[in-house]
Amino acid sequence: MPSILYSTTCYISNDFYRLRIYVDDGNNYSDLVSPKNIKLATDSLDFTATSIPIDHIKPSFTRLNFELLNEKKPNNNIPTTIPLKYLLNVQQTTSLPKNSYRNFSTSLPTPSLETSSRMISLTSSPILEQSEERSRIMLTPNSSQAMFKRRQFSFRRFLSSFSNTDSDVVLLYKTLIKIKYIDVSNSFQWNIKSLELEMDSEDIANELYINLNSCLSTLEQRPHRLLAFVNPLSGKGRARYVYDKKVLPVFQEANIFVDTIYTERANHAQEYIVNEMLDDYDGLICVGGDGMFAELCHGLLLRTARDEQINIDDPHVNIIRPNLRIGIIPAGSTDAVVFGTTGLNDPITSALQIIVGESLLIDITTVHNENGFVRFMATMLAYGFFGDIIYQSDNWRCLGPLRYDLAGFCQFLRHTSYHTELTITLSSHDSVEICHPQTITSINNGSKTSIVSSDCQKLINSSNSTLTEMNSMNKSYDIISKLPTSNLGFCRQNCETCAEEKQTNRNKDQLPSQIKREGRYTTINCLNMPCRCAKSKYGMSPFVHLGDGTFDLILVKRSWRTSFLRFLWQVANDSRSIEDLPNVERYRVREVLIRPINKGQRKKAGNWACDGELISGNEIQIRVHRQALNLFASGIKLKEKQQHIDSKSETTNWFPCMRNTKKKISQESNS
Ligand SMILES: Nc1ncnc2c1ncn2[C@@H]1O[C@H](COP(=O)(O)OP(=O)(O)OP(=O)(O)O)[C@@H](O)[C@H]1O
Repeated sequence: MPSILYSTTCYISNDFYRLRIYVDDGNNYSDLVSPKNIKLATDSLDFTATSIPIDHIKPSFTRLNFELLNEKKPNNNIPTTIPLKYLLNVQQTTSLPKNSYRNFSTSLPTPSLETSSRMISLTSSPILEQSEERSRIMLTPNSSQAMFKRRQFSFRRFLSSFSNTDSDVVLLYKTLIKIKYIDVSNSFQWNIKSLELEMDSEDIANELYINLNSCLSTLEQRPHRLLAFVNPLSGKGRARYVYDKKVLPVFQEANIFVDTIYTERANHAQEYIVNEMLDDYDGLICVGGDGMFAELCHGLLLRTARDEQINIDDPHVNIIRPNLRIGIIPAGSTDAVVFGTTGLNDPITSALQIIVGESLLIDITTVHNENGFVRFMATMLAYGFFGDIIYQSDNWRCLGPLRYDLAGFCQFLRHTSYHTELTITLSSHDSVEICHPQTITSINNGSKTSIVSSDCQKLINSSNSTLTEMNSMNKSYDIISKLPTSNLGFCRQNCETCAEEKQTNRNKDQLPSQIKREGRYTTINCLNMPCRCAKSKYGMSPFVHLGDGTFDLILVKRSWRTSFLRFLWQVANDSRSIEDLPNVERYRVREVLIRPINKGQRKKAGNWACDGELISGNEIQIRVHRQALNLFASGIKLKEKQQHIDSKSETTNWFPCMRNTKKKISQESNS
């Protein structure tokens, strides 16, 4: 049985409702709420108000419930339940009928707002004040006489709602509670909606207002003060517009204080984060694209490493997760991080997820070269084709985003490949779980780390790649886990794979399973995120998990141009079974050492790009750090049937938001 914390009646759009604040006690919560505080209204015309035991409220189980008391059809625009978590703000206002505004206004008292000491303080934003209807004023604790009349007529008003006839009551003051809440019924895109509750009296309105704000103050995961970095040049210069006009008003509505820094140069944000005091903030906001996010991510991780006196030049270093969370307001050209963490690049959805205090732990990889630390990687590291595109396009900056397409086309015509050796540390436990049972042959007395798939064995034999065991006990075992698509699931909200802490513990005594690969590769890519964007519906690696302590390694061997074109086509349209291409291998790994082999002076090595930035090095070591960064994001919410994709021939668009992506981006830029 749910525990009712507060119950009252109100009108919404002329219909009579009972509003209850209740705690869903499916989680043995009832014992926390003292019975004397729980009282349920029995008479629908009466109201029962009890004080909420504020110290006992468990926000995640607390909800607002609206029950229609008229014998009418329910209004679909009125939600039955609003979880407390999604309540944005509560305002108390008094409204006059428009016609009578002038007559009444002269007798109105000076606006003021009384708040309880235990409430969060509500300061109306200037923007809100401007947008309010002129006929609204803030309610004073001293009731006007009109309120008294209002109470007398409430019963008539109730009757009129049955008969649908207007009564003279509507000419009186309305005591309103305006609730703004977040509508998450569309699993991807979050929206702000509002409800106007017309209360029977000022006292009830006051009580509801105080109680709702008391409940709101229990939402501890919500940030109160944020520091935002806006790159005015991101995404054709639309970041400032997106932030000033769309996002800042939403933060103000949620009573979140935001300090803003408009960056003046590259690395401005990173330097600020590393050197300035951040103690006053609950989180950092990045308004821009992936490059801007990488700056914030670097700044925060470098600062934490410095504070903890960690030597990040050591390739075996374990980095420490910063205390602050980062929120991303997408305003860049690609926005792969936001696509990967929220499902779409909608600034309002991202802002709302920050306000609610959603939390998503993501893996970060460290990138070292022969001289020491190079970068942290959040999305993708590329060697060869994609690195060369970044290198080439850097010289064509004057062409804008078109430079990437042009550089890509030139690079495709060049069709370069690079002789490279890789030492790959596989995610051994994952490889066991992910491979098809019928294709797995255990060759080492059932040891979980000693498996080889027959398909993969063929692959080894037919290629010129070398497979070397790296067991310090000198036992011979071979492991290959070219990931088959079957049984793979998308990383999603509350992902079980990412939550499985035990996996690491269970394997901690086992030696990492390593393999060596050598050959000519057109491109080598390490992906920490799927890297979905407007140009790639599923991203290059749709099934990579954001926080499971692994990343995907995709090797594309030298092949005919047509085969490489097919790879590119699949990356753009449907990469879910990309490893089925004969020239593509995909591994789930924890660490990889990539060493280009330059035979002869003339042969030029390929270019490296990490999170869209060029990096240098003769050899690069990439190592994952599980859940090293906390983001303000919810993860991607998928419907039940979307969570496992079994059929490779499946053509359904599992990410409906992607259909609108291009349109959305172009709309954004137009505006
Ligand atoms: N004021 C500035 N002037 C010039 N460069 C800046 C400024 N502020 C930030 N930068 C740099 O601009 C680079 C690109 O910015 P950002 O990622 O926000 O936009 P984008 O390139 O349009 O988007 P995406 O990375 O998603 O394609 C970042 O690496 C950042 O270091």
